[in-house]
Amino acid sequence: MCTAANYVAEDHYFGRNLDLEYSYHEAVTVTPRNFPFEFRNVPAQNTHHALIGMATVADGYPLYYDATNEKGLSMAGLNFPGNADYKPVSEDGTNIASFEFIPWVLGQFETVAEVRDALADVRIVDTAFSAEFPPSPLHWIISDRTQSISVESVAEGLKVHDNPIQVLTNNPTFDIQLFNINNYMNLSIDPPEPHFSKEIDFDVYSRGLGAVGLPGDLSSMSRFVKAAFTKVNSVSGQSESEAISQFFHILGSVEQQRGCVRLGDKYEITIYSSCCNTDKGVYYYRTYENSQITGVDMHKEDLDGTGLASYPLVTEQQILMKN
Ligand SMILES: C[C@H](CCC(=O)NCCS(=O)(=O)O)[C@H]1CC[C@H]2[C@@H]3CC[C@@H]4C[C@H](O)CC[C@]4(C)[C@H]3C[C@H](O)[C@]12C
Repeated sequence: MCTAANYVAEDHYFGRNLDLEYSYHEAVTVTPRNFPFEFRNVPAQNTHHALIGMATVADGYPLYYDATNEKGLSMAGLNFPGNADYKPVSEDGTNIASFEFIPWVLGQFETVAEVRDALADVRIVDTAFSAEFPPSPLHWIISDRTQSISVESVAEGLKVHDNPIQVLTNNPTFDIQLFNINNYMNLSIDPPEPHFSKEIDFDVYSRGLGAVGLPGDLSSMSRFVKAAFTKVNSVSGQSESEAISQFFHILGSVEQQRGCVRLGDKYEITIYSSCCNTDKGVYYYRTYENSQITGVDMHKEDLDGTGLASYPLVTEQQILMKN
């Protein structure tokens, strides 16, 4: 399970939790403008926007989980098991393999509006990257500073949904996630008014009673509601420090603590939480055991180069001892 969100303070931020019981050796990876992006069924992009994000690099190719380009357009792939339906390659249209979708979009576009137009012709195809990396069932959130869309390749075809909440989790399909929010319209950040009955004396005995009923479990539908409530009501200062702190707290509201979700002999955990300042091209992250924020600045790399720059995650706790 995962959760992704888009957030605007002075700058624009985009990030996600990656929740899983194992790791694919992901690393913060910068793809410079002249790294040749080859695609299986469409022409290569030999020169393109530079990207920064989290990726597994396999055979020299960055398999991005989430990324931002130098124009601030951002995108994340989240698990969508049972619903993702990739198509066979066909003669017509633009055939993009699921693992190519992030590079193909972020390599060439600057805004969500441009992506939406281009998607009219796109088919997400079932081509595997390799025998070791078969297609993963994913859906995607694509965001710029002003809006987000969710993209789902399902049995009926490619669905592009406006995402006014600017949050994505996992199953079920996005239309159902959005509809489910209706059940929570009475939740409030303010103290509740008694509507239950005039016969009963109610006592507002605690702060936060306005949001009683907000789900706290770790299922994907519950995380969608929890993250939505937290994000849309979020208030932060405008500084970088205040904004990224707030963003990590939004993601923290839906993080997975080891022990609460059992998967055979393992437990699901939030492997990393990321927060990219998309205006500055700085990718910040924390890991399950490292609460310190680590950053990688794409503009410190040679963005006119041809080679990937990859920074393995700092996963050990960094403790500042004071005596
Ligand atoms: C598993 C993760 C989602 C986390 C999640 O939701 N976990 C709940 C599992 S459960 O549903 O609860 O059981 C997703 C998110 C992004 C994915 C990578 C995208 C690039 C690449 C695409 C290739 O085609 C296959 C390998 C590849 C490295 C992918 C591996 C894996 O699929 C990643 C990490």
